[in-house]
Amino acid sequence: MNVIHVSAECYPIAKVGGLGDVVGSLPKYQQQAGVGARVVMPFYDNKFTAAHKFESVYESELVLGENNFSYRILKLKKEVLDIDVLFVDIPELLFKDYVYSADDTARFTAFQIAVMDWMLTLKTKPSIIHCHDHHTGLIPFMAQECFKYESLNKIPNILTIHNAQYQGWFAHDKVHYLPAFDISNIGLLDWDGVINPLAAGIKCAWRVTTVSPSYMEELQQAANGLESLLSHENQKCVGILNGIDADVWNPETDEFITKNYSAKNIQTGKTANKKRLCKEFGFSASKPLFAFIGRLVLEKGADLLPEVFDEILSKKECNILVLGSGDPEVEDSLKALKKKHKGVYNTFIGYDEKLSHLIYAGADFLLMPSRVEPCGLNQLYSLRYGTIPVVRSIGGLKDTVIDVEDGGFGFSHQDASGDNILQTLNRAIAFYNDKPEFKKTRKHIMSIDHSWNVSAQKYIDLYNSLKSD
Ligand SMILES: Nc1ncnc2c1ncn2[C@@H]1O[C@H](COP(=O)(O)OP(=O)(O)O[C@H]2O[C@H](CO)[C@@H](O)[C@H](O)[C@H]2O)[C@@H](O)[C@H]1O
Repeated sequence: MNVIHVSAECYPIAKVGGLGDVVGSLPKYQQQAGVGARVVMPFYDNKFTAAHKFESVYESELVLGENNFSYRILKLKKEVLDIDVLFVDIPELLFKDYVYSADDTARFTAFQIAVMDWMLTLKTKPSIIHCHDHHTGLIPFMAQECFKYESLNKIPNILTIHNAQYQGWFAHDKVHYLPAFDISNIGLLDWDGVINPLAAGIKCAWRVTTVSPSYMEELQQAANGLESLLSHENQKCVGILNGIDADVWNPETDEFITKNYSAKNIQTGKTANKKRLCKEFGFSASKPLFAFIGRLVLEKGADLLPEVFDEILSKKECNILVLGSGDPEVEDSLKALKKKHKGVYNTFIGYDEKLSHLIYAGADFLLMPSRVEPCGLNQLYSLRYGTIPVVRSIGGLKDTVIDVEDGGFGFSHQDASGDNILQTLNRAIAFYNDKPEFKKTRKHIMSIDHSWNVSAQKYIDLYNSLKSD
C-alpha cells in the first residue's frame, strides 16, 4: 500500500498549529507499521526551504481559470526527514513567507490542481489519497467529477477534518478555477449558496474522519453550518484520536529543554525546567505555574482568560504564563494584565516552538479552556511531560483527560465560562498543595501512551477496508 497525504502544513517544514504536527508524524508511524506513506505539500518561502537543497522531479504548467502557472514537484536532495515529502512549487502563488492568508482560494485551488495533474502522470499511482482539512477538500470532488481526472476516480480517498470551523468558502464566480466537470453536479460544491471546499470534500470523499470520536459526535450539533451534512453523511464518518510523535515530544531527549528527565527523575527534571522558566519570566518557583499555549482565538476560549486571570492572580497563589498569538483584542487584554500582576503573570505574544517545549516541561498545569477542540495535542504533550492538564470537557479533551474526582489525573469543567474556569483553577491550586497526590499524579501521567502506534493502525485498517469496497 502506498498512501499520499496532501496537506498545507507538515512539521518541521511548515507548522501553524496541530495540523502540522499530525501530518509530520502520522506518516512516519504508518511507515513503521509497514505502509508506504508520503506527504505532498506547498513549497513555501521559509527557514526550512532556505536551509535545504531541492531537486525537481516533474515540471509542467497548470490552468487556473484564465491563467496558466508553471509549477514543479520538488524533493529534498538529501534525506533529512523521517518521512518522504514532495513539494508543489508554484512560485507566484505558494512561495510566500506565510502558510495562510486572507484570500487563499487561488493558492490552494492551484495547489490541488497541481497535485492531481502530477498524479495523472505517475506510473505507480497512490493506493490511497489522504486529504487534510479544507485546503485539500476539492480533491475528492475533482477525482469524482472532473473529466480529466477520470483515471484517478478509482483510487480511494479520505478527508480528515482537523477543524471544521474553517471551510475555505469562495464565491461561485470562481468556480471556473476548477477543471471542466458536468455543471449539473455543481451542487456537490455548494453549501448555502457559496462554494464550500470542506463541504465538497465531505460529500465526495470515500470516507471522512475527524481527530477524536467525541468531536465526530459533536459535529452533528455544531459544525459551523455543516451539522446537517455531517448527520447525513454519518455512515462514512469515523473519529480516530490523534497521536503524538513520541520522538519529537520526549522529555528524555528533548533538546529544547533545560534538563532532560523521565518518570524516574521527574522531580529534579521538572524543578530545573520550572526554575528556568520562572527566572526568564520573573516568577517565584514555589507557586504552582499554569500555562496556556495556543492560538488566541474564540475557539480556544482565549477571550475568557483575561477576566479569569485578573481575578485569580489577585490572590497571588499561582503564576500564569501565556504563549500565543491571534485575535489582537485578546492579545492586548492579556498583555495589559502584565503591569498589574508583575511577578506572577507574564506573556510571550508570538510563536516560539522552542519555548513551547520548555513550557510543557516546566509548567505544573496546562490550561485548555477550549470552546471547540477537535482533538487537541497540547494536553497530550503536557501528559508526556508530567504537566497536569486543566481543560474544558469537549471534543478530544473529553476523550483524553479524566478528572481527578472521577479517579483520573486532570481537571475538567463543563461550560465555557469564566466561573467554571475559576473553580477548576482553584481545585488545581488545592491539588498542588497536596504534595504527595500531586507528585504521584504527575509521575503517573508520564506513563500514558498517546503515541501514534494505536491510531496509525486505525487509519491503516480504514485504508484496507476501502481497498475491498
Ligand atoms: N504560540 C505558539 N508557539 C509555539 N507553539 C504553538 C503556539 N501556538 C500553538 N502552538 C503549538 O501548535 C500546536 C497546537 O495544536 P492543537 O492540536 O492544540 O491546536 P490547533 O487548533 O492548531 O489544531 C487543530 O488540529 C489539531 C490536529 O488534528 C487538533 O488536535 C486540534 O484540536 C485542532 O483545533 C501544538 O503543537 C502547540 O504546541
